[in-house]
Amino acid sequence: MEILRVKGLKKVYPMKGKKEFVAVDDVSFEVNRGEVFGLLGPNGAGKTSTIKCICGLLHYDDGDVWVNGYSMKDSRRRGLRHISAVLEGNRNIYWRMTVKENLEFFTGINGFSPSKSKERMEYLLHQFQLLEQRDTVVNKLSRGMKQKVAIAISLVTDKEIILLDEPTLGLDVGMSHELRGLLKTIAKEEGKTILLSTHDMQVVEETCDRLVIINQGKTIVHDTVENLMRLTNQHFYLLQLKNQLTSEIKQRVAKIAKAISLRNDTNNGYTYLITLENPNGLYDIMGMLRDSGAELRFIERTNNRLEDIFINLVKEAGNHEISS
Ligand SMILES: Nc1ncnc2c1ncn2[C@@H]1O[C@H](COP(=O)(O)OP(=O)(O)OP(=O)(O)O)[C@@H](O)[C@H]1O
Repeated sequence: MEILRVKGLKKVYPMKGKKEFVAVDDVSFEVNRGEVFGLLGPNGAGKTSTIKCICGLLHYDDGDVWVNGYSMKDSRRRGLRHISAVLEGNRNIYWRMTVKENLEFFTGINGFSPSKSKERMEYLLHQFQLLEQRDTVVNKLSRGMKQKVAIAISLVTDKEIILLDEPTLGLDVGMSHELRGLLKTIAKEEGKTILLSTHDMQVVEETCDRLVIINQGKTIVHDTVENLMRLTNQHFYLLQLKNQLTSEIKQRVAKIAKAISLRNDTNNGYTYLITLENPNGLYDIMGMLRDSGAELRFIERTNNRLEDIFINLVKEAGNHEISS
């Protein structure tokens, strides 16, 4: 059942002495209760602007947002009662207070009774593995820990919808893994609805049920993650060559392949990711490489990766600046 609806959202930034800038242009999607929904897009696509419009930090110029049925145009305060947001910079935390003081403060101002408040706080400290840090001043915590505290605080308010702008940005592999697990738990065990923006495809693959991809303010995909992985008719191959491909050969490969990009270069050679719509094109590419004298070391088929699908979709939508 739908809990959040965004319809025809438009956000325009006035530009001094220049033409106004349309950052969000007719974006529509709806999020169901209890689902984790991804908002994806390359840099500058309009993700943060969309989130800020939803949580009432920015006024929008057209369209509307409904939260639990309340139009944010007509019943903003009622809508806001159901939303909690963690934006870049974690401005929802008091940096000079300890983790426990922060949690106590926010449970207190949200009207929990002292016993309920204590119970909720203990649960969150335990769930977020913050028991050891409970008496540490937030300022002294690592970036990942601060992020966990910010998300824990967003939960003390017990609101149904949590908006997270880039929750894993800048976190190391371990902390990102831990946070992904937590997001799944929050949605499953607490029944929360999470809308998150991210560049991290692992977050999307592991946690999101559905997603929208926006590019230059416009929606280019609105689907389930599963469908996107399954229906995208693309085949991915890794080709390792002894030497780097010349731009001439790359151009010739690009006439057969949907995309070609250098994945990595190591002492062993240069590994390229090639995306094909018709797998038979691989033989033409191999023939072409052989004729040009390129030394092919191995070929390996790789699984559809959301990251490659995302990059290709955004390129197809006309944004050629994005790269892997
Ligand atoms: N206050 C503002 N005034 C003018 N332009 C703005 C303002 N805030 C954002 N923009 C522009 O709007 C566009 C969308 O920005 P937004 O931050 O929403 O994108 P994003 O998808 O979150 O990007 P990123 O992934 O880089 O954080 C960008 O081109 C940005 O420069």
